[in-house]
Amino acid sequence: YSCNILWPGPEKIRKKLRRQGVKGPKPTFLHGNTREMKSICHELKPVKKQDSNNYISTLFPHLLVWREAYGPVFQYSTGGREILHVSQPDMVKDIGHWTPSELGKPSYLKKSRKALLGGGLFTVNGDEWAYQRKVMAPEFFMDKIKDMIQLIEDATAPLLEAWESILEGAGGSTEIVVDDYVRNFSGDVISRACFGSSFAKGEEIFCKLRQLQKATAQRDAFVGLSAVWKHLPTKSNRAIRNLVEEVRLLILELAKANRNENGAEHAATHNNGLLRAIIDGSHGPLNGGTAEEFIVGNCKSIYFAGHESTAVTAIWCLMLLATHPEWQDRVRAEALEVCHGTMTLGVDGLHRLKILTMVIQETLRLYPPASLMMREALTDIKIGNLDVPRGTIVQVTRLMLHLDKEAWGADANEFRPDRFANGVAAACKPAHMYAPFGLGPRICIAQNLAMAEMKVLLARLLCRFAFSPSPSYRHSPAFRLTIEPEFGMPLVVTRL
Ligand code: HEM
Repeated sequence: YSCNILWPGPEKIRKKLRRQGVKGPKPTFLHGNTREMKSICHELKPVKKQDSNNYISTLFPHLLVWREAYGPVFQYSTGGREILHVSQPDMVKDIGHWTPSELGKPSYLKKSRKALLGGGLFTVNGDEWAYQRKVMAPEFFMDKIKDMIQLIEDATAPLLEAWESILEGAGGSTEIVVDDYVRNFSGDVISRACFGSSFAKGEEIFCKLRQLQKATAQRDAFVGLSAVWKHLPTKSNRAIRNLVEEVRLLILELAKANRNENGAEHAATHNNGLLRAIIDGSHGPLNGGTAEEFIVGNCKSIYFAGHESTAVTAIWCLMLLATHPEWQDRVRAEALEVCHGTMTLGVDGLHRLKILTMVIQETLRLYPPASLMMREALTDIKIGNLDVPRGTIVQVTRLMLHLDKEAWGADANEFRPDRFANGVAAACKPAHMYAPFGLGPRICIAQNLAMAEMKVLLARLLCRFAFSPSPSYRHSPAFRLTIEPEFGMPLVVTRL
């Protein structure tokens, strides 16, 4: 079995693809093309330009080199895994048409990210995915988001107060490294909006998950994806196991707080609809898992997915506004008009923030937090005219779609929010070349919440502060599950 997964199995896939004209670098036994990948990354030691929005060559140079050599559809191997890289628009569209039973999340993802995401919606496939999605999706419909706006407004208060107080002591203007403030805000929103008034508990879970993310990222960087190493009782593995256990207990405590003394569940707090839906859902068909695993896995997925992507997008957005003062002025003028005299923006207020919406859409185009889309063919499928055998990992680099000059025009690398003035369909052709929230059935479950959160935060910030670039900022987008500023985001913040 081991031999089969290392060579004959992958070779069968490679052969099938090769016969249909899909080329790629020649793999070696055990390593596939990983050595070549490393040497390309090393040789092409990227030149990090201060003003460059096109950083594909920094993050994924091997993909650019192979695309150049073998065309928009090519194959490569990472040892036991055969990857089909696709960037042709019609094929990308086809990928979105397959169901999660046919083209699902890769099984290795479920194993490698288990500590962080549990067996939640993010990693499951087939009926398990359909059931979990049915349980959670209604909690993110627009009528539910409407009720969350006040909570989002409340979550901005600590950040605004902290910055006011820093600026008070600094004569009205100083450098602030914004990352942690924005991350705390987005974590706070998830705690309040999805898990009710148990804010203190939510905050604790969120901090532990952050530690877990760092610990697993560090370990993976050190040992790669070697399964054996992860099971050895090393110091870092023990720390990860302890954190996993602590998070599990905290989430179960949170769930327990939602039950009354008779054992029947009730809404002990307001705005805990998602947590209640997950607890109720744990009584349904669980595909061999336990109710506890269902609750813990899905809460973990939401905590993680919920804070990181939204926070990094807001951070990049502040950087782009600081470096494009003309857009900052336009967004501020609109925000001052819409926010004037309002304590809560409401759905109508959010809808009126049209220039801000364009700026966020452009930020998501240039800095899509989830920049790689990975799928596994769970059965033999067809993508375009290509027969893709079961077991193939299909990869789409979102960043390549978003910077494709044929789809977006010659200025694809530039920050030009007005390209979205008439909607996404007019901004690029074909429209599915813009997919910051994903494509097809697995599209982000919470895009309404994410957009509401970013609009409220940015509108409130721009009404009070002006932002300009800090001389200590080093532009270096880094890939750590999401794309984030490698050295943080210092900005010069001035009270208006
Ligand atoms: C700017 C913010 C966000 C961006 C850009 C974003 C992007 C995405 C993308 C691209 C996917 C699809 C992943 C794939 O195809 O493999 C996804 C899925 C998902 N997102 Fe988001 N997301 C954001 C915010 C959020 C928030 C706030 C939450 C939760 C509160 C959330 C929860 C999820 C979940 C649970 C899934 C899995 C859906 C499924 O597989 O059916 N996301 N997101």
